[in-house]
Amino acid sequence: MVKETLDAPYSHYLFDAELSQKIDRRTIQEMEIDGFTLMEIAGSSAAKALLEDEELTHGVYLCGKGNNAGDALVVGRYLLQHHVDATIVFLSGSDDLSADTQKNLELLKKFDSDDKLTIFEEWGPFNPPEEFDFIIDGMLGTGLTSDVRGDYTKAVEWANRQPQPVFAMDIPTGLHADSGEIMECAIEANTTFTFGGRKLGLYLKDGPEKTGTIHYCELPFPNRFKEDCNTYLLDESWIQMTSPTPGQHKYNSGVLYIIAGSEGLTGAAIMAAKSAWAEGLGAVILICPRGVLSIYEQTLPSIIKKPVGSRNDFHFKDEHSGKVLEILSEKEGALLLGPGLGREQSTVQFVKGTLSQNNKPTVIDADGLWCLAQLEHLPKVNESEWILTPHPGELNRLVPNSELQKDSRLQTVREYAQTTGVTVLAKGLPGIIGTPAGKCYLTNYNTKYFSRAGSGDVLAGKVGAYLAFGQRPDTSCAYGLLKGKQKLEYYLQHHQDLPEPSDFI
Ligand SMILES: NC(=O)C1=CN([C@@H]2O[C@H](COP(=O)(O)OP(=O)(O)OC[C@H]3O[C@@H](n4cnc5c(N)ncnc54)[C@H](OP(=O)(O)O)[C@@H]3O)[C@@H](O)[C@H]2O)[C@@H](O)CC1
Ligand SMILES: [K+]
Repeated sequence: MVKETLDAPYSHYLFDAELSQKIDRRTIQEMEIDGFTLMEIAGSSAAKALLEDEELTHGVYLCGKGNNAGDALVVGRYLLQHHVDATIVFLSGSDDLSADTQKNLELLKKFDSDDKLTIFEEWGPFNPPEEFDFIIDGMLGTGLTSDVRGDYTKAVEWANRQPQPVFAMDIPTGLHADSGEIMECAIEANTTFTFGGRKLGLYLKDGPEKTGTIHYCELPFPNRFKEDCNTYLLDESWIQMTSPTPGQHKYNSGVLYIIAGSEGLTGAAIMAAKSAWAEGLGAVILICPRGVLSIYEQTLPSIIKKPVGSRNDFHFKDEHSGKVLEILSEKEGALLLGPGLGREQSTVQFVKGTLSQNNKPTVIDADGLWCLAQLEHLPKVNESEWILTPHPGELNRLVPNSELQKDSRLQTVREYAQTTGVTVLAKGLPGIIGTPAGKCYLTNYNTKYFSRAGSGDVLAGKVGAYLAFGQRPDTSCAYGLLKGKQKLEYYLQHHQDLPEPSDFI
């Protein structure tokens, strides 16, 4: 069993609707903290944040009939106390509100001593106030079960056309809490206040485009109720990147072997090797077909080169595995295999032959993944630890089981990592790390800058370097992703133009 070391704080747990509802229910039943109290804490923490950050005078509150509307009404009550007027529209009327929401409506009315509250019982007659400066979305939360319909659609479209900021309760209406799918239409929020646990859908698929800034509000849920959660948000707030201490001898501070490059594809090997070297490894050893050695002699002075085969070999062939395995056995360390290997049949056999006798912790990327997809079984020695780094196309090729492919990418990554016992770093938006224990970690930054050719090689080099420093596979992936994010942020702060993949080295 691969030992895993990432340990997310509870504030970074990602809940689907079912888990959210289950924890709500258990807290109410077992802790005897009633739903009204939870709603009060949710709404009051959103109101507090709004009052701290914004100058507000009059809000339009779009409300459904469930508890999501109750959160909005609590916000309304607190803001009313701060002289912020409220115009409320109930999309399904106010006769059939959930009990806690009903109670909060009564309370809100009692607080309105200066007639600062206007209520519309349906969408038709709703007339927006002449001046208002924000919209609260309390229409649908985790209770959304089908496509947004009827007047809810009209209200969503209206809100999205207004220049005023929209603040969503829990999750923007129309966004599915589990998948991040837009259910026909969805609110475009400037800020989303998410209660008790971040909702998974905020980070998947269309979620990141609809949520705006995400503000997590804690609710008094006992931590032990959260243990069923197996998906987490990865960010720098809880992963301190420790720099490895260089050893006395250069080979003591980490050795990474790289099997990469072929004629026409030496750039990939160069990027990966430079990226790994930049992390401060004791040695990066590039194993290459002898025919392309001269290119590396010129471009990679700090990297040790170990050529195999003859001067006429421009890609790896089946018969090179023996020599390569001999080289790999010389030193402890990790292996990165794949960038720029090419797709010759003999290379596929070489990959099979080499990996099936390799015990080193190994990162497999790019053409290495293509080669794996040509084989019936993963040629993995049982106790060896692998990280695969597929982009979405490579992931689909790796998972031949069509049932899995139809599932969401998150589910595919989770099941693949669990069934094969490898760690998966799936590139895309979001980036997903899937572990053999069935845990998944999602990134929340824009990965579009990393989609140009070369960025993947840089990432693979970093992940390989951390593995060579002795980090666990899950942590190596997290470090690799966050390092890229740091480099990107630094670049964008200091330059006007777009970064090249080499800027991430
Ligand atoms: N005590 C707690 O548990 C806490 C809960 N909290 C808050 O509660 C929220 C969950 O509340 P919830 O479960 O009441 O669901 P909610 O999202 O308000 O909507 C349900 C209503 O929507 C309707 N509906 C469904 N789909 C529809 C559609 N497509 N188009 C139109 N209507 C549709 C559906 O009607 P139905 O279809 O059943 O007739 C049902 O009446 C959660 O996100 C958080 O904000 C926090 O305050 C913390 C404490
Ligand atoms: K909402």
